[in-house]
Amino acid sequence: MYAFYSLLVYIFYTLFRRDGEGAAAAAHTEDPSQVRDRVGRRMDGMVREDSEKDRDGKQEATAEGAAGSSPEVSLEEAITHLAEFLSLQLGTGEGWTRSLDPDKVSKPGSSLIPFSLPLDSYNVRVEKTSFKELVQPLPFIQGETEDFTRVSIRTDTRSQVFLISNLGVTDSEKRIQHLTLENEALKQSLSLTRDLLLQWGPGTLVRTPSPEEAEVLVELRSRLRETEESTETLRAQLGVQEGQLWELQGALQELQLEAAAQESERRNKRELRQILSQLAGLQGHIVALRRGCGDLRGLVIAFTQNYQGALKEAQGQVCWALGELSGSQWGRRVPEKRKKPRRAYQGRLLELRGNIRVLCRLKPGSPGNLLNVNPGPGGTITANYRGRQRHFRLDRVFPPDATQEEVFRELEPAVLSCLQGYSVCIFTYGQTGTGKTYSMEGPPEDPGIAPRALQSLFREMGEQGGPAQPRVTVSMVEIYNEAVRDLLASGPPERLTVRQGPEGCGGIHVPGLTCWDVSDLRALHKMLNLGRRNRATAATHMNEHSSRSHALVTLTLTTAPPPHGPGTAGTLHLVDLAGSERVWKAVMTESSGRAGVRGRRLREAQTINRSLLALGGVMAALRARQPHVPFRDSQLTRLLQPALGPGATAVMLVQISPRPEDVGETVCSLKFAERVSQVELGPARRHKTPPSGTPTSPSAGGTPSLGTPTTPGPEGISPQAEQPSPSGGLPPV
Ligand SMILES: Nc1ncnc2c1ncn2[C@@H]1O[C@H](COP(=O)(O)OP(=O)(O)OP(=O)(O)O)[C@@H](O)[C@H]1O
Repeated sequence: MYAFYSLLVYIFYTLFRRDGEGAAAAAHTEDPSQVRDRVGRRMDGMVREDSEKDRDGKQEATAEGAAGSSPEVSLEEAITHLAEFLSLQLGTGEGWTRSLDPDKVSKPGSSLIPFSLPLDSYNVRVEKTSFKELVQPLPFIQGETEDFTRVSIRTDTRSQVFLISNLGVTDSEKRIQHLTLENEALKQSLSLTRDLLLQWGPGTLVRTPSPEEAEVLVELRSRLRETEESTETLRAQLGVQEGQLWELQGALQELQLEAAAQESERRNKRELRQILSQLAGLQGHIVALRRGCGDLRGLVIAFTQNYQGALKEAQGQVCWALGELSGSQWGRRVPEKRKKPRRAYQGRLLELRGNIRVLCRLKPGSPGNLLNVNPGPGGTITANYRGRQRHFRLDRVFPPDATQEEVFRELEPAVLSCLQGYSVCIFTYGQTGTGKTYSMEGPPEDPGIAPRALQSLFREMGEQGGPAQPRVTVSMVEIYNEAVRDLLASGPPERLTVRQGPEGCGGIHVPGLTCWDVSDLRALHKMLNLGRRNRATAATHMNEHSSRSHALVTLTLTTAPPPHGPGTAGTLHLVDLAGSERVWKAVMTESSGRAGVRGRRLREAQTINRSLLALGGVMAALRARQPHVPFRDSQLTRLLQPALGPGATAVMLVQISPRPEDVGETVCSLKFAERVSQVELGPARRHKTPPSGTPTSPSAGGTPSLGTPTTPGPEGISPQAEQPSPSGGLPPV
C-alpha cells in the first residue's frame, strides 16, 4: 500500500512540479534503483510535508486545495508515470517493499488526498476515514478506535477498497496486523494496476525505441511472425497427426477385440469338438450297455417266469395241503349237529347286514396328523384336506396292523353264503400300491381273501358231504385297456367280447370264455395259478400292466337239485381292481422318460379312470334307484352287471394309504366308498336251479357261453359242458 500511496504522491508531485516530461524521460534513462530512490525521496518528502501541514492545522485547507486543484492529467502522462512506477515495483518490488519503513505509513495524521483520473471508467480516491465507519463491513478487524486511510479504486467492472491504519503501532501484534493488511493491499493494487495496463492496451508505450532497437524490433517481430506461422503450421500438422493417431488407436482396439473374439470362438469350437467326441464315445458305450441290458433282461424274464411258475405251483400245493389238513381237522373237531345252524346263520347274517358293505383297510405305516382313524365296526376316518375336515363312516375300518385273518373273518359269512345260492361280489378298490393285491391274493406264507375263501368253501363243502356236493366251476378274465382276455384259455389268451343276454334276463354272454369244472381245492389252485401265470407273462411283456388291469375270478357253486325241489346256484366274484391314481400322476411317475412308454401310461390311466368312473356312475344310478343303470359304459361294469344286479351282495374293501402325501387320493377313495355304501341292491336273494327233470330255459337265467378248452385240462379238472347260467352269475360259470 505504501508503494501505491507513493505512486499517487509521486504522480501529484510530478504533475505539480510541471516537469513530468523531463522526469519521465529521466526515469526512462535512469537506473531503476535511482528512480526508486528518487521516488522514495519524493514520497518521503511528501509525507513529511503532509505531516507538517497536519501539525500546523492546515489539514482542511490542504484537502480542499488538493480536491479543488485535482489536476486533470493527460492519459499519456498518467500512464507513463504509472508504468514507470510499476516497472520499478515489478522489477524490484520485493526490495522496494522491504525498504519501506512501516512507521512512515502508520504515522498519524496522514492527509486526505483526493485524486481522480480524468477517465470516467477509472477512478482512484484516497481519503482518511474513521474506524467506526470502516469496521462495520470488515468484522475481522479488531482493536481500538483508530483512523484509517481508505484507498478506493473503481473501474467499470470492479471496485477495490484498501485500508491503511494511520495510527502508531505499539506492540508486535498490531504490527503484524498492519503488515498483513498492507501486504494484502499491495497485492490487490498490483492486480489492479495490471488490469489498468491491460485496459489501456499496448499502445501506451513507455518510451519510443531507438532506430536500431526499432530495426531489431521489426526483425524480431518478423521472426516472431514467422515463428508463429511455423508454429501454427506445426500445430495444424500436430492436430492432423493427433487425429490420425486417434483413428489408429481406434482401429487397433477394434483389431484387438476382433482377435479376442476369434480366439474365444476358436476355443469354443475346440471344446465343442472335444465334447462331441466324448458324446460319441458315450453313445457307443450306451449302445453296448443297452445290448447287454437287453440280454440280461431276457435272462431275468426267463428266470422270473420259471421261478414264478414253480413258486405258484408250490404255493398251490401248500394251500391244498393246508386245506386238506384243516378240513379234516375241522371235520374231526366240529360236531355234525352244529354244521347246519352255522350255514343258516351265515345267509341270515348277510341279509341282516345289508347287501352292500364297505370296509376300509389302511396300509401299514403311521398315519400322520392329516388322518385320524377310529378303527372297528362302524369305524370312522377323519381327513384334513385342503383346510377342511372330512368325516367318513364305514361298515368297518381295519387299522394298519390288521391281519389277513381278521380281514377274511369279516368276509367269510358272505363267502359261505354262495353255498346257499347267493351271488356275492368282493372287490378291492384304491390307489396304486395301497395293498389291493396283497389283501386279495396275499403272499404264500400269509394268503389273502381269495385263497382263504376257496379253502373255506371247500372245507364247508367237505363238511356238508353227501351226494348234494355242489359242482364248482371257475373262470378268470383280465380287462386291460378295455380289452377282455381269457386267462384260463389253454391256448394263448384271446380277446373276448361281452354281449348282453336276452332281454329281461339280466345276464351277459361271453362267447369263447373258458371255464373249468374243479373237483377239489387242489385242482382249483392249479387253475388259479395258471391264470396268474398267464397274467404275469403278459405283464412282463406288456411292461408291468398287471397293476393297470382289472382281474376277475368267478366261481359258481351249483348244487344238484334234490329229487323233489330246486337246487341252488351261488356265485362268488373276486375282483382286484386296477389302481385309481390320477392320470397326471400315472404319467409323471413314469420314470423311463420314453415318449412311447409315457403315451402307453397315459392311455392306461385314461382307460382305468374311464372304467372306474363308469363303476361310480353305476353305483350312483343304483343309489338313486334310477330305472336305467349304465352298465354298458365299460367292459368292467358289463362284466360286473350280474354281481351288482338286484338281490346280489357286494362287499367293497377300500385300501388307503396313511402317508400324508397321499391324502388327496385317500379322500377320493373314501368319497367313492361313501357313495357305494349308500347304494341299495334290494334284499339279498338266493338263486335256485330248477328241480331235476325240468327243461333248461334260457329265459330263466341268461344264455351261457360254451367254455370248451381245446386241450384236456389238468388232472382233476374237466372242461365245462354247456350249462345254463344262473341269474346274476357271470356266464358260463
Ligand atoms: N397290510 C399289508 N401288510 C404288509 N404289506 C403290505 C400290506 N398292504 C400292502 N403291502 C405291501 O405293499 C406293496 C404294494 O401292495 P400291492 O401290490 O398289493 O398294492 P396294489 O394296490 O395291489 O397295487 P396295484 O394297484 O399296483 O396293483 C406290496 O409290497 C405289499 O406287500
